[in-house]
Amino acid sequence: MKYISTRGQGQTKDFQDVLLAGLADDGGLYVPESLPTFSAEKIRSLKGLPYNQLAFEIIKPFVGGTIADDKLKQMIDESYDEFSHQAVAPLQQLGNNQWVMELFHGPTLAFKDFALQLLGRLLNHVLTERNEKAVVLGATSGDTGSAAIEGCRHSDHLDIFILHPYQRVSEVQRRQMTTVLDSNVHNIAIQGNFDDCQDMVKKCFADQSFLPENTRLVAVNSINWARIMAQIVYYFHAALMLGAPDQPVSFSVPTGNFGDIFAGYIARGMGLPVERLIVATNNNDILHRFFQNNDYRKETLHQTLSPSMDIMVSSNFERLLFDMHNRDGGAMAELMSAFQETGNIRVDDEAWQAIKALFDSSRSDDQQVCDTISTLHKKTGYLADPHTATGIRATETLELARETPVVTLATAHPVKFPDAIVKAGLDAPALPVHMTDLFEREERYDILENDLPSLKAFIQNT
Ligand SMILES: Cc1ncc(COP(=O)(O)O)c(C=O)c1O
Ligand SMILES: N[C@@H](CCOP(=O)(O)O)C(=O)O
Repeated sequence: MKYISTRGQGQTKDFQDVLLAGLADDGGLYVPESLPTFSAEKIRSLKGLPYNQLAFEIIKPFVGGTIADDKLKQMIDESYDEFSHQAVAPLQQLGNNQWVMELFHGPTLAFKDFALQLLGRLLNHVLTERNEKAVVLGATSGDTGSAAIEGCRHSDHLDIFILHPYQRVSEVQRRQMTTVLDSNVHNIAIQGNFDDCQDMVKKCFADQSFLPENTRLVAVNSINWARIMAQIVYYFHAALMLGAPDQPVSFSVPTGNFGDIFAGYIARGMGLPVERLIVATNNNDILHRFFQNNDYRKETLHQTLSPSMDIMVSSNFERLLFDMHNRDGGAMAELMSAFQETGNIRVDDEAWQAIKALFDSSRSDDQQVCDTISTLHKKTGYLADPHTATGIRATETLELARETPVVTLATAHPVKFPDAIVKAGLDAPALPVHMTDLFEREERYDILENDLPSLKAFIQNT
């Protein structure tokens, strides 16, 4: 399989090179040149497979033979062995044809573990084979950071630098990152918001001259295709459990950087019968405004009770825009450069109407999130985290076909966001056994101004 850039000018690459990169040379994002497609018969043959075996079947075509099958299998097995639930991504029924898929049974209690447990192993394997070193760089609004650190900390071939917005992640999230004291782990609190962190990461990829010689810069955010690839699997997993390929399924997805829901869009492109994809946002609603009014416009970033979705510009939206522009890299390069200047995008009305047939959206403010957590708990005993609550509320407020099962992705464990749970009038849940001493552990992190040269100097001198 070959990968191309959304902006048309980047070199065509194979999986290993895409894994070891971040953005393409032209500033675009890598996407497969064409998708592997699974017939209904093939999808039927995947029914009942354990999660790790299903993952191997889905991931293998994207790796395109650049890693030996037995090695790939081993890394996938090891990744999902780390999960605390036998089913890896269990489904819970909340109501008539309403389900949640719990994606928080990995080591850091958020869906990011699905991709980052595997990504860490893939990176270590490829860097070891090539005898290369890498600087791994990521921006986090709370969850990617700890999952990336957990996935990468054991590799001798890399140093990992994670930028989080100072005082804008929950205390549990911060401590999950800053109490990991391995010498190759570097946490930096940036005096800015998540978009400032994400911008700095992208700018580091554009000019890598600050790096030591023979060192690669690797992305752990979902701009890295390998993240999307691993997240496709659980859409198949849920749909197969609910009757695919003979029964279509819809998904409601708490959304920020548009990576998770984009994986669902790819699953559909591969042949999975996905009826609707629901974009659920908090007050940072750029995507909701796009899907409702064809108005993708930068606005002020709001701090909410669902901090991991406090994102203004959604990196992966560029991948969807690429398809909406008939995969024309030249047109995309122009569009993205205009966006850089004006801060807004409006697409051709016909393309917008066509994408609306698949996507719908809903926005929830903090009060609506708390009300959803509290009402759901009263009705069913189920405790949702504030991100998941935006997804659950979306399924309740939008008119979805009653005969189609709707799966909300439960993207994080409620224990990570006690403030929201308490504001919803409930008791904060206890930390799981492997984290009970989290608040006593030593923390280590540096605080830097929102300034690119300072960040580059910090990485250079570490
Ligand atoms: C708990 C949680 N839910 C939802 C999201 C949104 O996912 P995405 O950025 O892939 O849209 C994030 C962060 O990305 C998250 O950490
Ligand atoms: N919500 C994320 C932000 C980064 O998103 P990513 O999926 O592109 O890594 C977080 O919690 O860090």
